[in-house]
Amino acid sequence: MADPVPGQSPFRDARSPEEEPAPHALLGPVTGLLGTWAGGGDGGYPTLDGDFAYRQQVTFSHDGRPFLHYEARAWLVDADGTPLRPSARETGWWRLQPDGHVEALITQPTGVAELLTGRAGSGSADLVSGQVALTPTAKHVDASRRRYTLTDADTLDFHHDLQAVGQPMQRHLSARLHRTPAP
Ligand code: HEM
Repeated sequence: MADPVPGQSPFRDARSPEEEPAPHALLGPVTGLLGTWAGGGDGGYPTLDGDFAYRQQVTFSHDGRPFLHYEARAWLVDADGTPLRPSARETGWWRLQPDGHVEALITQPTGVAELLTGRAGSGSADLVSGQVALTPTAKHVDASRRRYTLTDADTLDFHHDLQAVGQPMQRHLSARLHRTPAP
């Protein structure tokens, strides 16, 4: 059978629970995350010269199977919000298991690949890295923890703790993101 649009997958990703395909039942604890989010936050780490402000866009989508596709990109901004330069990017997969258990795989262009486990439900998700794989030239990352909290249906708070470059686990980032209208 020919593809409906030559060269494109006939199976589309959905960014909201109302779109086709319907979300798999196991996505129940995370359907509130579906969509594209944008907002800003700040971060720092003891090894850095100072704190920084950033903005970020995050998308969660699915194709009807029991996993989310996750994609995030961030850029640094000055005190007025003017973009300074591209910063962290990452992409990955959140595999939903029964009872809201989550297994996530997230990779970054800095040579870091994280395997995380945790739970999602009641408007939040809490993931802790079990394993971190590093390419030969990557900065040394031991572990990370990510918490996503829907403070209301259209507001997503994000906190990221990091154990890296010889430092104990501590805050690297926090941000508040807002749901953006569907394209
Ligand atoms: C919104 C996402 C993120 C932003 C905006 C961000 C921003 C930054 C900035 C500005 C720096 C200082 C170096 C530079 O100027 O580029 C930095 C360093 C670093 N970040 Fe992030 N980061 C993000 C996510 C992450 C993640 C997900 C990880 C790892 C799991 C990570 C691990 C590190 C490490 C290891 C360093 C180096 C620290 C050092 O060498 O002293 N970052 N980050």
